[in-house]
Amino acid sequence: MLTISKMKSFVSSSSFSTLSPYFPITASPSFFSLPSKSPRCSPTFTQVSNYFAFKTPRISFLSTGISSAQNRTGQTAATFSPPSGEIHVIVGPMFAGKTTTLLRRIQSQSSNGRSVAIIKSNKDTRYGLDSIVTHDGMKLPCWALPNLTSFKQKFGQGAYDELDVIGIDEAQFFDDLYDFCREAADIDGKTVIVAGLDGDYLRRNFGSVLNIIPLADSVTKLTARCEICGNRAFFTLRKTEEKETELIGGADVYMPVCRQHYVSGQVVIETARTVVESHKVECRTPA
Ligand SMILES: Nc1ncnc2c1ncn2[C@@H]1O[C@H](COP(=O)(O)OP(=O)(O)O)[C@@H](O)[C@H]1O
Ligand SMILES: Cc1cn([C@H]2C[C@H](O)[C@@H](COP(=O)(O)O)O2)c(=O)[nH]c1=O
Repeated sequence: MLTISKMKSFVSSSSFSTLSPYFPITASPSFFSLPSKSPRCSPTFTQVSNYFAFKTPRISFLSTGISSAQNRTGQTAATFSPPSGEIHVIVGPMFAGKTTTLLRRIQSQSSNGRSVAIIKSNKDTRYGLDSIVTHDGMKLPCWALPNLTSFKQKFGQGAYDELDVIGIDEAQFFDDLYDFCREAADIDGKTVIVAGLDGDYLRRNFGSVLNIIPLADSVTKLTARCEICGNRAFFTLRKTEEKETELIGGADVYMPVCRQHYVSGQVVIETARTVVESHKVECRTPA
């Protein structure tokens, strides 16, 4: 039986500040690692940080009869290398711990001797462009790029070939997310860990994040705490009246809320917006 299932352990670390954006390889990629036995379809609930996370069922595929050492045409493992890449997706509202989780996983992979790099969108200028920073101030150096396609060229093909793990933060801002992740995992054998908003402030799909779910080995949906009642928060409420989808900001502009307070908050904000608009019209109309 050929089982596609890889569990990773998450090791937390208190300080990341000494790490560089690219950690030189210290162990070769495990292209022939043995598959672990796992149930064919097992939904798992895990707690990440102090928030609950849901992981999609891990699906095992039955063998097609092709041995991992020798395929149907008689090629040996040296010429028949099944891709060993993985894609893991972390979603949730703002303040849910997506960046924290991404940094912990990257740190864990690095501690296991794997060579890692982190990319974030250069649209997010909140903490400068050379590092990825959580709302708590946890920090790692990163590559701030306009798109993912430019990564190989910026990073260098040779260095890219040596990479084992690629972390992507603020994934909602990358239009080429799908193609990059597919190629990195399926063809280049990389482990890709993606963190981003699944929905915008109006709870619509944000960018291409949801498009990569069918490519993913695992999906983790994190929650924050509702700023109004303290219950689990699934959504991000925009506190200001700007309407564009992309608007960089933190707690000054956004807050995480539960369903009840998302709905009532939207009503309050819409009403306030209408009142402000009508006042503007009144002021402009000559008496
Ligand atoms: N309402 C909130 N709910 C949960 N965490 C919050 C809230 N406000 C601030 N935080 C802080 O934000 C941290 C998560 O930051 P971060 O990993 O950057 O989240 P994300 O990337 O999902 O926006 C939490 O550990 C917590 O300390
Ligand atoms: C909801 C929402 C968010 N954004 C922006 C605001 C921040 O700059 C990032 C999200 O950062 P985080 O790491 O998840 O805290 O996205 C936006 O542009 N539009 C939105 O609707």
